[in-house]
Amino acid sequence: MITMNRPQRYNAFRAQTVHELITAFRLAWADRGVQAVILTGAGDKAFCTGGDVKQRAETGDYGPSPSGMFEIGNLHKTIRDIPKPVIAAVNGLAIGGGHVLHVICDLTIASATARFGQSGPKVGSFDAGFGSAYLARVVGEKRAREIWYLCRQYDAHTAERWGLVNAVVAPDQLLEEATAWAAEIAEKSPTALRFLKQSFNADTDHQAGLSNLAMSGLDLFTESPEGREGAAAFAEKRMPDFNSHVISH
Ligand SMILES: CC(C)(COP(=O)(O)OP(=O)(O)OC[C@H]1O[C@@H](n2cnc3c(N)ncnc32)[C@H](O)[C@@H]1OP(=O)(O)O)[C@@H](O)C(=O)NCCC(=O)NCCSC(=O)c1cc(O)c2ccccc2c1O
Repeated sequence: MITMNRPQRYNAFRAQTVHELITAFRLAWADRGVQAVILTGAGDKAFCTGGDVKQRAETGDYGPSPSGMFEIGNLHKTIRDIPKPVIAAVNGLAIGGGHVLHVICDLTIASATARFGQSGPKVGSFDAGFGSAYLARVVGEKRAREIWYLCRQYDAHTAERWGLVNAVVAPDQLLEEATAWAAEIAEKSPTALRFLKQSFNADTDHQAGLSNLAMSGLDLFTESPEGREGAAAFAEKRMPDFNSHVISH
């Protein structure tokens, strides 16, 4: 079980958090005793609310890391490439890059109190890689476009109806249920599961190239006046004024 543990920031990630998540997934990958991974968030408020917008408003980036890079694209690829099923146990808000994380996981089990949505266009960000293309595979084009263009939040039962989550359980049952699913998986042939995961992935692996492009675009956009306005407005608890800073129409 891997737990994102920054509850004071609703488990939003910085570059250091992403580095630690990649390290944890790689350890689980190498450990023959691990047959499934559960990804969850600390506390009862949030699974993960994406990039730490306050950090971005403060320093213009997501802070330092051992590699010197913000490796969110590598985290997405690691979750897809680890040849063992990854179950997102969504214990609260899954927003922005935090929503993308659960979408990429093989399975999602949600607490009845969980809420789902994208927020990039509200805070000067976007994930035009797996965050949009793979989401559209999961929920269909119309719903994926609605999720990104309107930045609404959806409750767990709506997410289940849309095929975004596999099951909804009472909040106090979440980790027990996720562990039971992982135990059921652990009874199966690891090699069969490995081939199946790679087979499911093969159909969308080209989206890793799209993700590289999207992350390059995002690096430039978050440093632009329009991108910075989104993060500044969030940190200052005000509505953003994108139109005064827009870089292209
Ligand atoms: C998630 C919310 C809708 C929750 O609203 P609510 O009203 O319930 O709670 P608060 O707003 O009061 O939040 C409580 C407390 O937590 C802090 N917090 C919450 N989320 C974040 C966050 N993401 N970063 C920093 N801090 C956060 C919040 O400020 C409060 O602290 P106080 O001290 O003020 O009490 C709402 O919080 C919300 O809308 N949060 C922001 C969600 C968001 O926009 N996330 C980032 C999207 S961008 C992103 O994820 C992203 C992903 C990538 O992969 C990238 C890759 C490359 C470049 C950029 C990327 C990127 O930007």
